[in-house]
Amino acid sequence: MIEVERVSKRHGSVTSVDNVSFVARSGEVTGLLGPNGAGKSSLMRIICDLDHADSGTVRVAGRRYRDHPEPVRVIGVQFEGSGAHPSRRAVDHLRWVAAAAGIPRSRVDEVLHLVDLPRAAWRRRVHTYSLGMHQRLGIATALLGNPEVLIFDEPANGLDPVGIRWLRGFLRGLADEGRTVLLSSHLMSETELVADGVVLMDRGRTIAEGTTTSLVSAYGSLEQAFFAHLAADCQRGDDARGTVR
Ligand SMILES: Nc1ncnc2c1ncn2[C@@H]1O[C@H](COP(=O)(O)OP(=O)(O)OP(=O)(O)O)[C@@H](O)[C@H]1O
Repeated sequence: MIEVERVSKRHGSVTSVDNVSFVARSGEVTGLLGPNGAGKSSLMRIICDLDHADSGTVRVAGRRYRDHPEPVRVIGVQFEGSGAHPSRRAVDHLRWVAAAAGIPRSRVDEVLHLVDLPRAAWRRRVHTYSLGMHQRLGIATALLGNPEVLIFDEPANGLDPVGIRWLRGFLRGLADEGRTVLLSSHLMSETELVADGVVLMDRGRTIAEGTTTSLVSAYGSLEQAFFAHLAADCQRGDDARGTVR
């Protein structure tokens, strides 16, 4: 479970996260949706302790990230592709990460199988990888510690239709094993298919939150729910600034 409570973060004059609270539950896929600059990545970075909140608290599996003695075994993170050095072979990248975290080498082959990377690609240098292969390697890296909480930033980026369908089943499988899966996405229809719950963000704030089923039954689709809430939020912003239409 991930518990986010009244988290705020400023970068100079920009508030990237503004008093956000939500819970991502075990056994569920939670989608973080929002337009460019909504604050999704900033919030995810705070959850994984890659950045500090100015205020508020985040608990992952019951504790702050830094209070877990072996965080890599509790929370797996994938940001922007694979994160591997371009000149490294995929398998060496994973072995290096595993060794640094005290994870047995045998786990490397397991995660490569889990993400369905063809065996012929395991020893290829990462700079020869397609975007979709980078995504799979990034997901494999996140899985190394067999964590109960997984965070993926735009995991569908660069995946072809076959890859997107694979990802959907894969995320569902992780949640069905009882894990907490939090993902950010711009893909409304895809998120509707995979997420149990969604948090809609705009300008750093939560503008709506609920189960996918409840939002879809109220608005017809997640996309319509998203645009309805976005329009209402823009209106509130304009009103607050005294804009006359
Ligand atoms: N280190 C930083 N310094 C200054 N501003 C920042 C920093 N990090 C984020 N921001 C700003 O905070 C806001 C939220 O950015 P963030 O990357 O979290 O949004 P996002 O929802 O992930 O966007 P996208 O969908 O485009 O990835 C943006 O206005 C961004 O410019």
